[in-house]
Amino acid sequence: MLKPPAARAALANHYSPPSLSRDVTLWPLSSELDHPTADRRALRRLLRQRRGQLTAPERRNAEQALLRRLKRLPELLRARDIALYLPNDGEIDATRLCRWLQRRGARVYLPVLRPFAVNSLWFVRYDDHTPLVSNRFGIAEPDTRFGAHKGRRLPAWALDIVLMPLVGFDEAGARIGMGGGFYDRSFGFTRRAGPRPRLIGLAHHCQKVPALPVQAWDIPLDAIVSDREIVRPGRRHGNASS
Ligand SMILES: Nc1nc2c(c(=O)[nH]1)N(C=O)[C@@H](CNc1ccc(C(=O)N[C@@H](CCC(=O)O)C(=O)O)cc1)CN2
Ligand SMILES: Nc1ncnc2c1ncn2[C@@H]1O[C@H](COP(=O)(O)OP(=O)(O)OP(=O)(O)O)[C@@H](O)[C@H]1O
Repeated sequence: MLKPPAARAALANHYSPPSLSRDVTLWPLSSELDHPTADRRALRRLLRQRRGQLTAPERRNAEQALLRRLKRLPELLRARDIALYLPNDGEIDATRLCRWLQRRGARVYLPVLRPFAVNSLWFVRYDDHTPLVSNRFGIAEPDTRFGAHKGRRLPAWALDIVLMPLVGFDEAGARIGMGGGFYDRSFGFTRRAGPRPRLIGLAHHCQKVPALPVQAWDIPLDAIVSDREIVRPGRRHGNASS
C-alpha cells in the first residue's frame, strides 16, 4: 500500500545498498516504492540475506537474549497452548523454549503444511515422542501421515499464543514472512470477532525496518520479541532494557 509522501521521502533518504548494512534504516530502491509487490520481494531478499550473515556467536547471544525476554512475557506465562516453529533459513531459534514451557505444564504445537489445501497450516502437538518428517521446504514437522496426528491437532483459534517466524517487521506490528502466505491464511479469521490467539513475532533485531508495505491480507502482530526489545504496537513499547 502506498505511504504518504512525507513517509516515502523519509524512506527514500534512508536507502542503503543491499547487503552492506545492518542498519535498521535499510529500505529498497525508492523507485520501487510505487510497486508494493516488487518492494516486498526486494525487502524479503535483503532481510533474509542480513539474518543469514549473522555469525554463530551472534546467533547464540541473540537466542539467549530472546529467551530471557520470552520467559518473562506475561502472556506467555499465562498461556497453555502455544505454537512455536523449528527454525529455518537463519530464523531466530527459540526451540529451547519447548522444554521450559512443557515443564510449566504448557503444550507446544508446531506448524504443519496442510495437505490438499493452498498454503495454510495445521498446528500439531509436539513433545519428545512426536515423530517428525521433513516437509517440502526441508523443515521438520510432526508426521501427519496415516492419521498420526489424530487427537493432537488444535484449531488455530483455540491456541493461546502463536510465536511466529518472520523475515521482517516494523514498530506498527506489520510482518512479512517467507512469501507463501501460510500464516496470513491460517490467521485470517482474527479479523473477525471471536476467540483468537495472541500473535507474537520472533526476530533478530536486524529484521526490523522503519515501515513495511502492508497488503490487505497481512495480519498484524500483537507484539514482536527480538534479541533487543519487545515491540508492542499501539503503545509505548518495551525498550532495550526490557
Ligand atoms: N521455521 C519456519 N517454519 C515454517 C514457516 C516459516 O516461515 N518458518 N512457514 C511460514 O510460512 C511455513 C513454511 N513456509 C515456507 C515458505 C517458503 C520457504 C522457502 O524456503 N522458500 C524458498 C523457495 C522454496 C521452494 O519453492 O522450493 C525461497 O523463498 O527461497 C520456506 C518455508 C510453515 N513452517
Ligand atoms: N488470507 C489470504 N487469502 C488469500 N490469499 C492470501 C491470503 N494471505 C496471503 N495470500 C496470498 O499469499 C501470497 C503471499 O503472501 P505474503 O507475501 O503476505 O506472505 P508472507 O506473509 O510473507 O508469508 P508467510 O505467512 O507464509 O510467512 C500473496 O501473494 C497473497 O496473494
